[in-house]
Parts: sequence; C-alpha cells; structure tokens
Amino acid sequence: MKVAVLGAAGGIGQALALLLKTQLPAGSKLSLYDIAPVTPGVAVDLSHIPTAVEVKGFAGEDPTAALEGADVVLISAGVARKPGMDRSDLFNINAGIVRNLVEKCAAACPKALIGIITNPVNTTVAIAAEVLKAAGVYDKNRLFGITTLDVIRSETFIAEAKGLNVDDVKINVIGGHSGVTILPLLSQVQGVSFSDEEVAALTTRIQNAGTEVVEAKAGGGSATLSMGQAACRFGLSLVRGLQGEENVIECAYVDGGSEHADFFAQPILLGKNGVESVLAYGEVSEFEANARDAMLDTLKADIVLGVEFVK
Ligand SMILES: NC(=O)C1=CN([C@@H]2O[C@H](COP(=O)(O)OP(=O)(O)OC[C@H]3O[C@@H](n4cnc5c(N)ncnc54)[C@H](O)[C@@H]3O)[C@@H](O)[C@H]2O)C=CC1
Ligand SMILES: O=C([O-])CC(=O)C(=O)O
Repeated sequence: MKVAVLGAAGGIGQALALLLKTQLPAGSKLSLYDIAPVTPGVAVDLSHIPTAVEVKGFAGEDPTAALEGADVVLISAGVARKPGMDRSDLFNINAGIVRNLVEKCAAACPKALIGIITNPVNTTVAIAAEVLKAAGVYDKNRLFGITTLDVIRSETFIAEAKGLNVDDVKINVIGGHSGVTILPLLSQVQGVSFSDEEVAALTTRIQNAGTEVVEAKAGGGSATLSMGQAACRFGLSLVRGLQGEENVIECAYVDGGSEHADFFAQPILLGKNGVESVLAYGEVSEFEANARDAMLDTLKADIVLGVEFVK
C-alpha cells in the first residue's frame, strides 16, 4: 500500500507523516511531497524510526514522482487561517493549489483514493471533483473531504462534558466543514442525554473549535496536531478498507447522492473501491433537523464556488 501526503512539510503534513510512519501496516510505502525544499529531509528524519514503512521525500514544483503508484493521496497543501479570518478567506490561494495538485493526481494515479484536508473543504472537494471530471477519471467513490477532526473533537468534548471514557463515545457529524455546516448528531450518542442548553452549547463549541485553536495559536496557524491525528485515523481507515477489512465506517464529505446537497458529510462504509456504500445518518432531533436545513444554502453556495472556479 502506498500513501502519499501532499503538503508534507507543513504543520499537519509533518504530524500526519509521523503518525503514518508508526501506524501504517508493515510493508507500506509513505511518499512525502511539498514545495518546501526541506521535504526530503523530513523523510530522512522519519526514516530513522524503526518501523517497516519505507519513506521517501520529494520537493519542487512537480509532485508526479511522489504520486506514481499511490493508492491513497492525502492533501494538506495550502495556507492556514490566522485570527479574524474565516475558512472561506483561504479560497483565493488554496483553490488553485488544490486544482493543480489534483490535476497531477489525475495524470499520475487516477485510481487513487484522494482525501482533501486543505480548506475551505466545502469548496476544495468540489474543485477536485471538477478537475477529475475534466480529466475523465472522476469516480465519486474515490474522493473524500476529511471531516474527521469534527468527529474526534465531538468525541473529546462529549466525554469531557459527561465524564465518559472517550473510547466509548461514537458520533456522526454531518454536513460540511465550516461553521454552521458542521452538525454533530448529539441526539444519537448512546448512553447519555443532553439538556437543550447543553445541546446548543456543545454544538456551538464543536462548530467553533477550529477558531478556538486559531485564536489560541494567536497568528501561529490553525489546528495541526489534532488534524494530523484525525487525518491519520481517516487515512488508516481508507487503507483498511482497501485491504478488504469489513465494517470500516467513517464520516466524510462525499458526493454520495445526498438529498441535501451535491456533497454532504455523512457516514460511509469503506472498502476495496473507496466508498462501498453511503449509510443513512439515522433519526435526528428537531433541533438537528432545523440546523441541517438551515445550513444548506451556505453549503450549496460553497459547492457552487468550487464548481465555477474550475469551469
Ligand atoms: N480539514 C480539516 O479539518 C482541517 C484543514 N486544515 C487546512 O489544512 C491546510 C494546511 O494547514 P497546515 O498544515 O496547518 O498549514 P502549513 O502552512 O503548516 O502547511 C502547509 C504546507 O503546504 C505547502 N504547500 C503550499 N503550496 C503547496 C503546493 N502547491 N504544493 C505542495 N505543497 C504546498 C507549504 O509549503 C506548507 O509546507 C490549511 O488549508 C488548513 O486550513 C487545517 C485544520 C483542519
Ligand atoms: O479552523 C481552521 O481554519 C482549521 C480547521 O479547519 C479546523 O481546525 O477545523
């Protein structure tokens, strides 16, 4: 199994690469690419860790050498937020970066599963889909917006609030990955109940958790370590699915035939071809139904922005 990380010298990329070096199955190949010249050095550094994962690093303008033969490509290349910015403020720079990198994926590894981390995810995934369509290699089951950070934050905050073992907390987070489009389905969490006030407060905290980190880092970037962990969890799930493991389920932002929008985060079953099936997200409370319906104009506008950028 070969996993490529694009943006591998960045805050997320380096954390993700470290976790993959120590957690990918024995015999895997890890391919690191970034425009930053340090990237081959990041690979040399990681290569001294004694695991049966071979690491190679590539820098420069062209990621093709890093992408050849890749089964999974995780993209975190781009700029991150500073205080006062919204994720949509990253569009001007990151849209072009994602378009160019996905064009290279389409040529070098058209069958790879592609996971997009670069913000604004609601829009960059739509850009990736249009690029793959234009290249004639689009398969909706092989493209993912990585929203796992919203899931792990929800698990953490719920366990903290309710004094639970975090390993026991499971939750679906649906919609997209910014502000009101992030919707944790708190009503479905097993073994706990929340008051209306708790639901409102927890939902808002989960939706604003990215901003919580951006403000705490005070100009030094956004979430990198927790996102490295989230992307590693999702990337390993993609690999487990590709290897034929059963019952690998994650929430992700996919083109899954949702009645709500062309791309929508919801639980998916992963397998040898990426998305094996899109799962129903189940019963929701009145609060959640209202929040879901209220997010759709924003989400759809984010998607249109991405489609129009490529066309
Ligand atoms: N999906 C999610 O939940 C999350 C997404 N993000 C997003 O991930 C992205 C990366 O964040 P960080 O790693 O903190 O940023 P960073 O600035 O630390 O790293 C970004 C890396 O991308 C590289 N890069 C820029 N243009 C490139 C190109 N054309 N080709 C290859 N590499 C290129 C840079 O050299 C840098 O090493 C941001 O857009 C951020 O908003 C951040 C947190 C969570
Ligand atoms: O908030 C940001 O800019 C980074 C991000 O997507 C997150 O932490 O969820």
